[in-house]
Amino acid sequence: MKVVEVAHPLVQHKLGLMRAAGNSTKTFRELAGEVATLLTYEATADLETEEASVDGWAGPVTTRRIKGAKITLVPILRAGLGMLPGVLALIPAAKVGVVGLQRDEETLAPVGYYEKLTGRMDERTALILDPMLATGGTLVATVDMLKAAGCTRIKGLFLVAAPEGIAALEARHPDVEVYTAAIDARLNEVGYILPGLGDAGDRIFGTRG
Ligand SMILES: O=P(O)(O)OC[C@H]1O[C@H](OP(=O)(O)OP(=O)(O)O)[C@H](O)[C@@H]1O
Ligand SMILES: O=c1cc[nH]c(=O)[nH]1
Ligand SMILES: [Mg+2]
Repeated sequence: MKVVEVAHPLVQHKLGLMRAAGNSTKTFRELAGEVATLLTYEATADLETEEASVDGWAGPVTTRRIKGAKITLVPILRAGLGMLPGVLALIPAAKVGVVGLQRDEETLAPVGYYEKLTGRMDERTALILDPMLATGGTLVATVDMLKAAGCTRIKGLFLVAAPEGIAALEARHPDVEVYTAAIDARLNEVGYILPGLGDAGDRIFGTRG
């Protein structure tokens, strides 16, 4: 399974800033968007291009453009919305399908409550957006939904991923690619990533405490 831990200094610097517990909602949200943009840059590096031509200032110029790529972004509610503006900054024409899943705090199993995907999923590359890949239950359930809709090319963008979540994905959907700013050490006894970011949804939406 392809797993890319993005080592770029800007990614590492910004993720380091996000780890500070005292960040304001504004700061955390801004950094989440910026790291999401940089992950998008990495995750789209293999998009196919084709030759094109434009009328330049001194006459015709041969250029390259992205070849027929139909990208659909799939933010997982709620925390995935925090990455959406940063990804749209680079792919402003992308369609967006939304899935709603929340972990049951006792069992850690994902509970689905919403699904609104774009049409013709069989023709699209899906970029799943979620700040945290913890046990992997939420991601596996999301990939199940996308594949049931016909999608065959799926990548996931995460600010932080746990080894447990990566292993769970590899066991169920090894064809899915993972792009993350960090593969952290492990999960704690209640399923939070260590050192992680804490509750990313609460930090993005300002609902802590
Ligand atoms: O890998 P898993 O163990 O499934 O956990 C990861 C999920 O948990 C968080 O969402 P949460 O359930 O807190 O929902 P929220 O986005 O509404 O806060 C996170 O944003 C992921 O979606
Ligand atoms: O560490 C974690 C795990 C799941 N969800 C979060 O927001 N953080
Ligand atoms: Mg949450």
